Amino acid sequence: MLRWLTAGESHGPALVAMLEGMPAGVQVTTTQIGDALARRRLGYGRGARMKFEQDEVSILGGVRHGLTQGGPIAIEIGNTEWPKWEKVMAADPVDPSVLVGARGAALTRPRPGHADLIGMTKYGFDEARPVLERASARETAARVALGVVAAGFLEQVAGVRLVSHVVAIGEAEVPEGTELPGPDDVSHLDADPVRCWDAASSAAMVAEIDQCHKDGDTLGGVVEVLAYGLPPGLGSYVQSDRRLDARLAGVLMGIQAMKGVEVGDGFRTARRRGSQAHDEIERDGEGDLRRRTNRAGGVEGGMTNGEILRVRAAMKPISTVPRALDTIDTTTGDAAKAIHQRSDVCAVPPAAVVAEAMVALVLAQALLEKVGGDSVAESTRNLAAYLDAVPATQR
Ligand SMILES: Cc1cc2nc3c(=O)[nH]c(=O)nc-3n(C[C@H](O)[C@H](O)[C@H](O)COP(=O)(O)O)c2cc1C
Ligand SMILES: C=C(O[C@@H]1CC(C(=O)O)=C[C@@H](OP(=O)(O)O)[C@H]1O)C(=O)O
Repeated sequence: MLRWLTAGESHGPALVAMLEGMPAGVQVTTTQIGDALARRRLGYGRGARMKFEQDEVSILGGVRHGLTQGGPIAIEIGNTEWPKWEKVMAADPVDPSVLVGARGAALTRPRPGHADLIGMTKYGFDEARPVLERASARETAARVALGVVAAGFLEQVAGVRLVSHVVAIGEAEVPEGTELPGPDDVSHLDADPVRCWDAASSAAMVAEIDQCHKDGDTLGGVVEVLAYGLPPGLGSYVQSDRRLDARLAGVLMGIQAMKGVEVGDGFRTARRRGSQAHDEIERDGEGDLRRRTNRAGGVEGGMTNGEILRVRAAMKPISTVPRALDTIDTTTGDAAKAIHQRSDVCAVPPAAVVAEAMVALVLAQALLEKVGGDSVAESTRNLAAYLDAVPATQR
């Protein structure tokens, strides 16, 4: 059973991520994790913090000489800005007189759209600092680090390769029917300011972000993750919590600010007739089975069906709006304007990288459930044995 956890606050000394159950023999290095974190920092419309803050990666356990060892993997992502926050975020008690200024003062004007107000109520805080520190999407850096290991397992055992891209920012969207980016297009996507595959849509998205920035407002959008080369039969129809689509939807909705998930054509399929909604089965020129279309996005009955996996997640606009929204001051109960620190205008491109990491983790978990194994070599052998046993009429 593959499982993971993260810990750490946005302005704490470090984020920590743990991955348990990963077989031995997955290739992973500090540099690879650093590169993935650098991809998460990209994106037109991100705030100032992405420019000055660095992610300092240390692998603390579970990896030796570039290979996982089968034990729990622990990764630390140090925050280079920590010296500025050392007192405000100190683990041990501090003299209250040091808690002043922009960083230290109590945050009593909770921001609509954030966890601030309800988090204060639920955990019994009289200000929002402790809530926003953990609710912040800074934490997604830890999940991206874990996704590197999961993606390595998928590629080494099954040749699976993942792609994430942006299909909409505000009203600017990639036209329906545009060809999908493939696994060899990832460096092109990394180089695009908004991680978009279609040049005209990318330009429209950049223009939309510029206008929004001028208007003192924020934007959301839609990201898509594709997985190429998945073997059929990951996930199951036999119990609701074993359905792969349910598990993918769960982890995508678990990313801060996600408000909707689509598998394949999702909501568009609901508006079609059955004859136009499903993917007919046929043999290709070489006699191999395939689906004539892939409206289902590679999942039928909660299992991969061997086609390209295609899932989308819809992100709401950034909640910290520069032209601050109305709220109340919790010290007096009176009307006020929400606190505003620096913030992103649009974080859809990094959210795509986070979504890719979460899909990698769920797919690695489902692959491991299907084939088992305590090493990459054993999992690879088991997968080959399963695939070899599929009757010729079903391939
Ligand atoms: C990659 C990424 C970056 C984000 N950056 C910001 C930000 O700079 N400012 C902000 O207010 N919210 C940002 N958010 C969104 C908030 O964390 C999110 O709106 C908040 O957790 C509340 O959303 P929820 O109601 O879905 O939990 C970001 C989200 C992601 C995924
Ligand atoms: C630090 C990151 O994202 C942060 C996520 C975030 C939020 O509210 O979610 C708010 C911003 O932080 P601050 O309010 O301190 O400027 C982002 O910069 C990161 O992605 O590494």
